[in-house]
Amino acid sequence: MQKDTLYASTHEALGAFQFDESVVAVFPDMISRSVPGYQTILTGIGELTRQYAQKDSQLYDLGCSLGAAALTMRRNVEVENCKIIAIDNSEAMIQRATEYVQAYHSEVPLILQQGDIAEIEIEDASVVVINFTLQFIAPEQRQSLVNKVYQGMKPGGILILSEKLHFDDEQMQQAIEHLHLQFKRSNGYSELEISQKRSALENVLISDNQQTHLQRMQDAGFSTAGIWFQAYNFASFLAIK
Ligand SMILES: C[S@@+](CC[C@H](N)C(=O)[O-])C[C@H]1O[C@@H](n2cnc3c(N)ncnc32)[C@H](O)[C@@H]1O
Ligand SMILES: O=C(O)C(=O)C[C@]1(C(=O)O)C=C[C@@H](O)C=C1
Repeated sequence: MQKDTLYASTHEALGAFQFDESVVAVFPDMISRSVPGYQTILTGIGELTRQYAQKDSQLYDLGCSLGAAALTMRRNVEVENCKIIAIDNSEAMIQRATEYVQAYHSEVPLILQQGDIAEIEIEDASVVVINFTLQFIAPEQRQSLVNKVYQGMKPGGILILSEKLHFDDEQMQQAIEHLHLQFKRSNGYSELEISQKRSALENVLISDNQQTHLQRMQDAGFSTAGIWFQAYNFASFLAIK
């Protein structure tokens, strides 16, 4: 696994964060050193897939990057006639994900597609995963995306949505942000790396608070929604149709 040193030297003209070839090359290291609880969330996605995947249904990984969630889902499907569809709009991600996925054998079909998740169709879904991707979609498109997921789902289907959160209470925001910074420092990121990545993510990763997410899932029609996992400012929601 290649180490993430993308922001280790001073960038004179720091561009906006993009999921391009340079990020693809270091992505597994970057996400595990940046997102507390990432591995635990993947484990949970596997367990929830085992419990909620329905036979004759489709499973979606929206904003799949290298397909970590899709592969975890595939390992845990125990019912017949399921198809996994994993989508990302980054060509570089889909190319690398294709190589990764080919390295594992399974009877369950896994289709990787390059596309915008705001535009694709969702049909006959029993499990839909959006793992740290809604935060990169324009805020005004988020409700219609969650509505579409709900409408394309079978009764009893689930949405697993993981996101970076912010907190409206300033003291709470500061305390939890401090914990996340300490997590990055303890994983070897320097102050320069942390501050340059933070600038690059400004206006690119636009977080919501917990209430906005829960309200959006309720407005889409989900009868149940709540947080099943949280580590500092990174949370994963479960919503059931
Ligand atoms: C933080 S990564 C997701 C991590 C991945 N789900 C995992 O569990 O390892 C966000 C991904 O969303 C993708 N993305 C951003 N906007 C998108 C869009 N509109 N449609 C599809 N993919 C998108 C990016 O290319 C990137 O690969
Ligand atoms: O908030 C940060 O500092 C992050 O690095 C978060 C985050 C994410 O949540 O997706 C941002 C971009 C990378 O894909 C990995 C992690």
